[in-house]
Amino acid sequence: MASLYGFVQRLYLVFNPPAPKAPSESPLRFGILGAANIAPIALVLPVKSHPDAVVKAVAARDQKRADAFAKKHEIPKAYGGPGAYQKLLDDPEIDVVYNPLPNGLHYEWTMKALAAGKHVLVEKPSADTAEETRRMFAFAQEKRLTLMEAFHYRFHPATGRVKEIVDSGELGTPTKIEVTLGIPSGFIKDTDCRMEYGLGGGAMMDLGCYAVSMSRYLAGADPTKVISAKADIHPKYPQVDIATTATLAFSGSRGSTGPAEGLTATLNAHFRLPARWGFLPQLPKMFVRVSGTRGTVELYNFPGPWIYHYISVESSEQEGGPLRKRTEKRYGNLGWTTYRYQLEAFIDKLRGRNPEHWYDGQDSIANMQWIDAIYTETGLGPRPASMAEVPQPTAT
Ligand SMILES: NC(=O)C1=CN([C@@H]2O[C@H](COP(=O)(O)OP(=O)(O)OC[C@H]3O[C@@H](n4cnc5c(N)ncnc54)[C@H](OP(=O)(O)O)[C@@H]3O)[C@@H](O)[C@H]2O)C=CC1
Ligand SMILES: O=C1OC[C@@H](O)[C@H](O)[C@H]1O
Repeated sequence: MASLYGFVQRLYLVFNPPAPKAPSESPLRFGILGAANIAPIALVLPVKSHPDAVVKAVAARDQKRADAFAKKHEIPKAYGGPGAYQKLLDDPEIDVVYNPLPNGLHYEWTMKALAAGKHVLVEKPSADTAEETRRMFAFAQEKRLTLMEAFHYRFHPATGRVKEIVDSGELGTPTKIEVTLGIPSGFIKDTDCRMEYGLGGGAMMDLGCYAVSMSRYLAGADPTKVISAKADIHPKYPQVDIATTATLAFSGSRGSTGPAEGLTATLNAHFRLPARWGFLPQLPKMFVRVSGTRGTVELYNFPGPWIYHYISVESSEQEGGPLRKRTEKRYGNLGWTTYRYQLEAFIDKLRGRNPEHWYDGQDSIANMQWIDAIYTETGLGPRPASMAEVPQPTAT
């Protein structure tokens, strides 16, 4: 009963965030590129409870769509029509751009936003390729602007707790990581941008990017090679993976953050989990599990731990000893989503404070390198680079 009350209370506060007690007189002003589905939960709602941020404008390719989004979310300015994205970038009342466009447009509009002197929060995965990601971060550095890839799960206390357990040595030497992200069949339509190769579509891009990121984070290092990678191809779109499974090798000596010799990570990204017995829809499958020589930890629902999650741990004092089991939960601040934690860190960084958690451009570049490598191993090859002509950093 208590947990049902907690669940309802959490979700109520997520969708009805309390206004900040002492709002800033000159908050950071966000502009959103595209009336994207993800924008309300990932930015609009989190901003409402932050004392130092406001959403000032939205831009959409269609004026009516921009107006409707702005009205619904109480955003003062709505740019619409073919030149709308650039108009938002040129608006001197915008300090920070949120880029939730399809993956294949992340590079173009992040480079344009940086050229316009704006900080950028770009949705995951950063771009189509590692090379585009490298250019984006080089340009941000040159312009002395902050660019962050929105791996919101990293900022949540549940993820932090799992990292702490792995690094504490409680599980012994880590030997295996499994990260699975699967969405039941029927949710992602053929018309979704996730299914369009030219827009950076594919399951490894959309869901697999989390798996690559999580495995690298918990291993405390980058992989050394792709051992295997296999893609199931969309029946109509031969360059788009409906599902990809990849196994990565990690090696090196284990220090407090280094990975174990012989550690492997198996990553599963699936857009269309089949119905059980052909008719019973499955629940989304989203978890990470780390096994070591003395135990295992599993975090269920790491992309959405604020809705519901558990951390189950089994460990023994010595290898082969009796296993003790326990379950933990880490909801953190009441009503704070992964996105609210992410916003806190991003704004801390912009304001020159030390965020509780942070990752830099190198992390995002490396993540994209391993996504490229996995696609190469499947035979599909990396996603196509953007053809847009965009401003470039001086030193490329
Ligand atoms: N952090 C997270 O939890 C999540 C992140 N994402 C990421 O956010 C991004 C967007 O995802 P999502 O919100 O689901 O996608 P949507 O399709 O809802 O939004 C994408 C937006 O891109 C704009 N757009 C511009 N050009 C095109 C084009 N050629 N085709 C389609 N759309 C176009 C549209 O804006 P307009 O209004 O101008 O027409 C649209 O609103 C992706 O990068 C995805 O990986 C997605 C879901 C969850
Ligand atoms: O970022 C995401 O997280 C949840 C998924 O359902 C979605 O496809 C993806 O874009």
